[in-house]
Amino acid sequence: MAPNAGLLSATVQVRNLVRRYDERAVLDGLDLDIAPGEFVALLGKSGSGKSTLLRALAGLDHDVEGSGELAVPAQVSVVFQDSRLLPWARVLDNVVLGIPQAVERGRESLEEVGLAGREKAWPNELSGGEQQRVALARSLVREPELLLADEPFGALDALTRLKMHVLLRKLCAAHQPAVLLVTHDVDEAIVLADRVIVLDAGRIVAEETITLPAPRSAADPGFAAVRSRLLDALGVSV
Ligand SMILES: Nc1ncnc2c1ncn2[C@@H]1O[C@H](COP(=O)(O)OP(=O)(O)OP(=O)(O)O)[C@@H](O)[C@H]1O
Repeated sequence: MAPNAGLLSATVQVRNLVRRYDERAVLDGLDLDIAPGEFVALLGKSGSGKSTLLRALAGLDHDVEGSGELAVPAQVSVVFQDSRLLPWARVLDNVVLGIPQAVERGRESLEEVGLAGREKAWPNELSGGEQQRVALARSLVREPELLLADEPFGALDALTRLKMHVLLRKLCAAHQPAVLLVTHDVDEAIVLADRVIVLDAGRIVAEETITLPAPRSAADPGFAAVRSRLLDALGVSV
């Protein structure tokens, strides 16, 4: 077997990643692997470097000083807290922006996210939750090997958020991208992820592999135990 054969099969490989703003290391020698199809949730206090890591993986930080090794696949999609839809383009045109040959797949993606029949709507005719569904369709129509999501449900009400959890689980089961989800919501991380990591001052300080059976319930004692350890790592005493 070739050396590092296991690592070479990872979808994401980060080694000793450093990112600095004004001399201050916001990511401070971070290592991370994400396996194909693995769903990793990233928790951390405000300012711990979560978005900085996501932007580095997305290749959106060319103007930022840093070092380290970073390997990501060619097909990466990113979903943000706001849907970032183009207001002057109809829903289907937003989904297939830049890939007009994918119109049929775009329609299928809209159907998958529960928006069949809304292809011709304008973004401002949709609710916040529906706009995030379009953003998910837009990311998945590109069949990414890696889906990066920065608090994608952070602006949604609690009920819509729960529905989006069910949807995201279904989409990930169907498309099997590796996922890195940044969230502030510990329960959301435990419900969705195969593995939860906690970032503090630019380093991973805790990691939990979630083996609870699906659908996961916060009422499960195992869930409460994981939550308690993660809150501890986040410096929150309950
Ligand atoms: N463009 C920038 N210029 C200078 N400092 C920055 C810049 N972007 C981020 N930072 C700093 O880097 C640190 C990490 O920011 P980052 O946005 O990655 O944190 P975060 O964990 O995502 O926080 P939050 O949960 O509040 O979104 C913060 O202290 C922030 O002020």
